[in-house]
This record gives sequence, structure tokens and C-alpha cells, in this order.
Amino acid sequence: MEDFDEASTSFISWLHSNNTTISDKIELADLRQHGAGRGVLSKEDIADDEELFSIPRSSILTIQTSNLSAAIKAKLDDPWIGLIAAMVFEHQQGPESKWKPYFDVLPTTFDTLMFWSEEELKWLQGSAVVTKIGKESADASFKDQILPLVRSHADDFRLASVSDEDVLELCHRMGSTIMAYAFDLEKPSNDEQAQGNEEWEEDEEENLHKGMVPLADMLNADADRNNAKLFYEEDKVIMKSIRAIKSGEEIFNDYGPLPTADVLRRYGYTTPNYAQYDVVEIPLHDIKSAARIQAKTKEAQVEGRLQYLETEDALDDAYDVARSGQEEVPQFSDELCVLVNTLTLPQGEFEQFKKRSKLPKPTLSAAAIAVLIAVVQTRQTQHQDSSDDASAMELDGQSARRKSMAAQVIKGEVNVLQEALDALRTMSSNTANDKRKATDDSLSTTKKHKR
Ligand SMILES: C[S@@+](CC[C@H](N)C(=O)[O-])C[C@H]1O[C@@H](n2cnc3c(N)ncnc32)[C@H](O)[C@@H]1O
Repeated sequence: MEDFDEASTSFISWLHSNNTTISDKIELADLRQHGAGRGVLSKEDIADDEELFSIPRSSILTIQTSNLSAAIKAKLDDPWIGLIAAMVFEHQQGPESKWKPYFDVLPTTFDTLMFWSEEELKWLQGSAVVTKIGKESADASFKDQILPLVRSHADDFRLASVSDEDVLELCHRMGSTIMAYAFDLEKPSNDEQAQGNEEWEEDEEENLHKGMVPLADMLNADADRNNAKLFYEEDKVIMKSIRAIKSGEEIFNDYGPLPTADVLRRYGYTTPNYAQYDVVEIPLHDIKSAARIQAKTKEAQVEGRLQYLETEDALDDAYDVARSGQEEVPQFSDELCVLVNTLTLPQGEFEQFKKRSKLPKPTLSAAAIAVLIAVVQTRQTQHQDSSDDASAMELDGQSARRKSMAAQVIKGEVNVLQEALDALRTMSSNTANDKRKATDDSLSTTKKHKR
């Protein structure tokens, strides 16, 4: 048997020997041909609300369930760092770890942005996602918090002969696994005792129950074909179908409304299904520049208005522009509209708002629309589509795949910008028509009065 299949078989036996129940109607499948690693398929028709599998909480790998000593656990107050430390610890126990067969089906390499070279990241030029990778800050946290812990408990962690560099690499590997595989464990639903339990409440706030849920994390995700969901009970978690599933269909989880760029950053793949959630992030700086140039608002006035918005708790560092036609997310958020309206007000009107401690309404003014058109047009020049540059011919398989995923992110953001521009131009001509109509109406009223 191939290593891949052997690992899957051992993993399933391990689940069975750890009180997991798995419906006969599903199977763990090899989906590598489709570029999706392992996944779960149905073998028979499944009804809505059927139990697919249940995992005892004791098999979920968390800081608490890990075999870390109480002394080490007591030092882990950050959920993210804590789970990384627990995973590093369990990984180093090798066959002595309860979770060894689980580790054997977890990835060791990733396509998430953390692992892209500088050259590869250039393919994402224009997208704000490159500013959110967080490799340096993760590195700093590992050096500050995990290395000293590992070194002061060298025997426990079995890392005494491993270099700092290799420990950090292991931390990045576990951190990336958590990002793509871990669940935020919720408190049990319909359980009054747990609902009223202070420990759960505190933990929920602090998100202390981040955990690796074996098998639940073998489900791939699809925003449109999501057909299963994890439910939380006191002693176990249960994966249930949330619609009828035909025999042979894949069983999908959902990652929530994530733009393609974030799916790539966190999960290392792209799919057209998440394009509906694509956004373009506009930094405040770009809006300030456009207001100065386009609306001719003086620099000191721009700064004064930003200060005022800050005191009114109405200022952000950046604003998302979304796809048109999204039900839950407006294309231009109220916060963005209020900002641009404020920046483009005549000074006298701004003083009036300030005096009354009020903000303009979010309906975009003509001047604000013009500023946003300038902002969007500038952004359009910053997105580079490198999908057909000739160097692609020389790329190895991994880089070629990364390049095509980057192209998908850029294409999605270019679409967002084009839709934004179209919407703004329509608003602009509607505003002009309304103004013309208002002028015509007032002229005809004046004429009537003259007669
Ligand atoms: C929670 S795991 C799912 C199990 C995973 N396929 C495996 O083999 O371990 C998440 C990872 O699966 C992959 N994945 C999830 N959904 C996918 C999809 N619709 N298409 C391709 N890959 C997907 C991505 O690599 C992602 O980081």
C-alpha cells in the first residue's frame, strides 16, 4: 500500500480505537488528483441532519488535552502560542504521542503565503494581502515566547539537540497547520450548565478553546456547496449533514465569507467559489491624497477633519470596497462614505457639523463620488496581472501553481475595482441628472411666478 493510503488507514483505525463513531455512508478519500489532498466523500445518499461522525473531546488536541506538564500549561496564556507549543510537544514525542497517527495525515509543507518567496509575492502586487502575512511578527513571538519555554523544559520537549532555527521552522509548520486546520471550539449548545459556566464564558471570550479536531479537519471547504457543520456537545463534537447529500458527493465545510486573497493566505489554495467575497482594501492614506488633489481640500483641513472623525470614533486605517450585489456587505461601507463626505465638505459646512457634534449622512455627495472615482482609478494602476509574463515557462510545478493562484486573486480584485468604478459612474450621472432636474424645476417655478 502507498504511504498516503497507509497513513489514511492507520488514522481511521486510530479514530475507531479512540471512541470516534463514523457513519458507514462516508469515507476518507484521496483527492490529490483534484489538487485537494484528502477529503471526505459520501458512499450512499445521506439525508439532511444525519450524523456523519462524532469525536470525543478527549481526542481533540488542545493545550488542555495535550500531555504537556501542568507547569508548562500554566505558562501558556496565549491560545495561539499555547496550541503551537502543545503541537510541537506532541510532535516531538513521536510514536509515544497519542496523536501520532493524526500527525501522519497532517501536512508538512504549505502553499500559504508565509512560505512564498519574495519573487512569488511580487505576483500579488497591488493586493493588500501581502501586508497581512505576519511572518516577521510570528517569528518574533516564537523567539520571545516559545524558544525560552522549549529551552527551559528541554527534556520535556525533546528538542535539546535541535537548533533554534529548526525549532522556529517547526513552530511555523505547526502555526500554519493551526491556521488551516484548527477549529474555535464552542461551548456545548443546549447545555444550561455549560452556558452558565463561568469558565466556558471566559474561555469563549479569550478564545482559549482553539483545538485540532481530527477527521472534522479532513473536510475540504466550499462556500457554495457547504453541506456539513460541526456541532458542539459536552463530551464530544458531532459533524452533521445540513442538507441532503447524494452518493459520491464530497462533504464540504465552509470557511465563512473570506475573500479569495484570505483563503490563499490562510489555506494555501484558491477557488472561484470565494470570489463573491472578494474585496479591495483602500488605505486611509490613498483617500486623504485623493481628497487633497481631487476635492482640493487643504492639507491642514484634511488633518483637522480626520482628528474630528477620530474623536467621534469614526476613523479606520483602511476601508474595504466589496463586490456589488452582496446581500450582507455593502459595496461602499457607511464608514467609508461618511469619511469621504466629511473630507469633501466645504469648510463652513464642516464647522457646522463639528459644532453640533454630528457627522454627515452616508449617502455619497457628488464631490465624494469624484474622490472615490480617483481613488479607484489609482488602485487600478497598482494591480499587476502577471499571468501572461513569459517567465512562467521556466517555473517549477509549485511556483507555476502559486503564480496562477496569485493571478486569480488579482483578477478578483480587478473585478471589484471595475464594479466599483461602474457603480460610482452611475451614481455620478444620477447625481448630475438630479441636480439638473432640480435646477430645471426651480427655473420653471421662477418663470411661473414671473408670469
Ligand atoms: C482543513 S484541511 C482539509 C483537508 C485537506 N485536504 C488535507 O488533505 O489534509 C484544509 C486544507 O485543505 C485544502 N482544501 C480545502 N478545501 C479545498 C478545496 N475546495 N479545494 C482544494 N483544496 C482545498 C487546502 O490545502 C486547505 O489548506
